[in-house]
Amino acid sequence: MKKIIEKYFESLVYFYRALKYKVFIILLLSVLIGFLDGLGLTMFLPLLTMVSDTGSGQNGDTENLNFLLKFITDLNIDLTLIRILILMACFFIAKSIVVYLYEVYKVNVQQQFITKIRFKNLNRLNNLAFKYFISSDPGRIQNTMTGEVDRVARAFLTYFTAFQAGIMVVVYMYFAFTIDTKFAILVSIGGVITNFIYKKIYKNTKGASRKLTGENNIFQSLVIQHVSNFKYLKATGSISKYSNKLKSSIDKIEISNVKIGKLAAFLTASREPIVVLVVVSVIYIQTSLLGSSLGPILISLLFFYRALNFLMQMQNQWNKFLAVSGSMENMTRFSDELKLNKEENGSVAIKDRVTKIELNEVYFNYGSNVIINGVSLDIPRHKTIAFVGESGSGKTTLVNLIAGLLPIDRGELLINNNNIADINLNTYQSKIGYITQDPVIFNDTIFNNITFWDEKSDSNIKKFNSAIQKAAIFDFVLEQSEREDTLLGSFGSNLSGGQKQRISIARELYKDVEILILDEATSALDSETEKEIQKNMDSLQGDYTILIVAHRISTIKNADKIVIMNKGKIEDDGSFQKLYENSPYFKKLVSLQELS
Ligand SMILES: Nc1ncnc2c1ncn2[C@@H]1O[C@H](COP(=O)(O)OP(=O)(O)OP(=O)(O)O)[C@@H](O)[C@H]1O
Repeated sequence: MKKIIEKYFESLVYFYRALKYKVFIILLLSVLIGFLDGLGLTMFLPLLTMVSDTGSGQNGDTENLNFLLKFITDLNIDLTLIRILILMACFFIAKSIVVYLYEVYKVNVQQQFITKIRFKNLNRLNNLAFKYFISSDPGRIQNTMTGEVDRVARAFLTYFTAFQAGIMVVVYMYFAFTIDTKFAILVSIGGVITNFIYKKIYKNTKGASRKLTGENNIFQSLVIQHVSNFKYLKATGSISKYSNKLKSSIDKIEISNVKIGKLAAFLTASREPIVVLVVVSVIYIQTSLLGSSLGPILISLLFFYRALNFLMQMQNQWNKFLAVSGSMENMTRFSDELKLNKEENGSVAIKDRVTKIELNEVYFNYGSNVIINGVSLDIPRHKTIAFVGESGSGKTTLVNLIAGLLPIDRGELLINNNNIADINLNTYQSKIGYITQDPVIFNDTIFNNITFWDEKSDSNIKKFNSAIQKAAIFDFVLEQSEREDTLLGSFGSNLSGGQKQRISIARELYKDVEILILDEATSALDSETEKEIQKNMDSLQGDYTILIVAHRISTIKNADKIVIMNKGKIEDDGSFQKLYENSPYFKKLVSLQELS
């Protein structure tokens, strides 16, 4: 039973999972609207009877619909024309009140539904394992979290509007059937046959919708890369070549949309003639071949026509629903993937200061590639450890392991003697300041960039000033016309590489962090600024546990320990002096850089 429901009411199950009983309230209100509409319609019957009394004399067929009128006359209330009209008006007014409640409720539930999806995706994205994130497609993430959510919202609306139209079809069909069953059956058979023609169109629409979702993901991914690599593409004259990829993706989206549009146009345009053809054939068969009289057929047709109107509306909405239904599958897959690749998180909170970080025989792989190959290292509190080594030797990966961004595959990584797998990462990571290779700049003021939107209280301003002094950016801020309220362009486009790095260093210093990780943070600095930062780093030394991934030997001259990485292993370690004397590789590195 459960399987049958899941198969045939897949979308309803999807909505039910998110909204529970609210789905049934929407459905119930739909039924109530249909019911009130039906009651209003029964008031037409005495009117029609009056007409047919004076006209063709056909009146017997509507009698079984007159239950309400019978009930009223049984109460000894005289049914005058004016009373019938008033009653009819009352039913339709009641219906419109329910319609209003239904629409308001539906839009409320729709918005709750969308908010729920957004929150769920955001939470799951936040908890996503970094290892999985770096191998995912940012375009897909962005598209699913923005455009696809809108498509799911549309799927919700069209689904329930189609259901509502379906209820109205049932109500009117009921009337049509009661008045002339034979005629109604024949028309319904015709309707079912025509539906087979549409089945293929529905299938194609659904297929095109799925394809469109995939193409939108690719398009978003290309746009993101186009924007973030804009400078490179421009400077190297490659922009038009890269644009061709974007253009081809735009073309594909157009083709899919046009296909969906064409299918919808065919549905809209063909429905009426097909319906009329069916009705005309049935009337002909009934009157000419079966010898029925025209009167009840025409009254039945009156209701049928309304039923057919709603049928068209239902099919239209259903097709629109199918056109966006691909997004629901995509959303479920996306959300499940995020959940499946959730970051493992322990429960031990790191409340005290981080006094000791210890690595014992740590291994880490990307697929079958061993990236960190049995590293053992002690990082005592407030010591500065620098990592040097060839490109690709695993320096960044190692500090990412220490920062808890990547999970170790084997060995032991202890934070204050707690296994990293057992600790609550957030409590540990909030003590870490990370200055990455690409400085992170937000599209906001200098103050907000550094304080992370803290309020401008006296103590925060004091902290801010101290951070910008330590990061050697105090003078730069003073020179700006709006000082700390100066807006930094998007991604810091109006800053030099060195300035961006200093802003991100200042942000980390403003925070109350204990561990500072600098991944080649000084690579884009001119030698003057580098000296300045170096001085400040030296002054930070001893106050923080500092891990530096460095290419510039000058910045790590005073480190407590320098670790030389080679193919994922620690080749050697020690003080600058010791390595200079004992490691030929290090000696070469120093002499090369002193030359440059
Ligand atoms: N997401 C990834 N998937 C697979 N392999 C990766 C991934 N990221 C890095 N690697 C591989 O891991 C190895 C170590 O990379 P890592 O960035 O740690 O080196 P590094 O010493 O910091 O290099 P560099 O000095 O050039 O930044 C490299 O061989 C790299 O190709």
